[in-house]
Amino acid sequence: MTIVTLNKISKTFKNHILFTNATASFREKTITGITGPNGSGKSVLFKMICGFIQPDDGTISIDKHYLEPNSNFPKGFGIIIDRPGFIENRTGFENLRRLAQIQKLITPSQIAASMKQVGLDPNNKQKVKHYSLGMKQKLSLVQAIMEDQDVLLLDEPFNALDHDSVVNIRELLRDYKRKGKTIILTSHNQEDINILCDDVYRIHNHQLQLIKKED
Ligand SMILES: Nc1ncnc2c1ncn2[C@@H]1O[C@H](COP(=O)(O)OP(=O)(O)OP(=O)(O)O)[C@@H](O)[C@H]1O
Repeated sequence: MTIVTLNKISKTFKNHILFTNATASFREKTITGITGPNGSGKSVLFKMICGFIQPDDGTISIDKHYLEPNSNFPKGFGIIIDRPGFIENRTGFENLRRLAQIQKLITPSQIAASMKQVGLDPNNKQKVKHYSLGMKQKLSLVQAIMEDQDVLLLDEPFNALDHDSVVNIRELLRDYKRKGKTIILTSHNQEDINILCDDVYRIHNHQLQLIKKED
């Protein structure tokens, strides 16, 4: 089943063309990778899927199972797009607890368990302003996965991670797929894309070219 379908979308910022009649479909329970040079529109694509930005032309259809009345944001999506606005003077755990209070779906011990999954210590009293880049990246990942969302939209999830963390997060994402979840990610690292992704699209000439599709 297809979760997200892009039908002939076009997007231009001022005179900067990102997409022209681009078409693609993302399958449920698979990992899809999106590649493309810096500035080719990967983050903008994710923002359009989430309803934060509208295409100038064309349509983006989300399977009805993931639609919520009165909201453009798809239900059950966990996202990393840009870095979330963490409160710098709070600890990582405090930030996540604050975010979890919006939906009230998970307990503090579930937050702590998700932090441990990515290699963050929930009892670490360091404020986020003193976190390293990789630690902030892990915090973003926890924010995306902690509510056990069905679909993960992850823009550069491996940025700034050390080798062991990359291996750990790859395994975590594979595990998510085994549990029937859907992941769409971007990466500049061809190895991450090759190892993880069933389907791969490349942004080229303002189009989304399907360059790999696993049966
Ligand atoms: N709201 C906006 N207004 C004007 N231009 C924008 C806006 N959002 C993005 N852009 C421009 O669109 C282009 C694509 O940006 P985007 O962040 O999607 O690229 P990307 O493929 O994710 O790049 P990278 O690989 O460097 O992360 C950039 O030139 C960016 O400056």
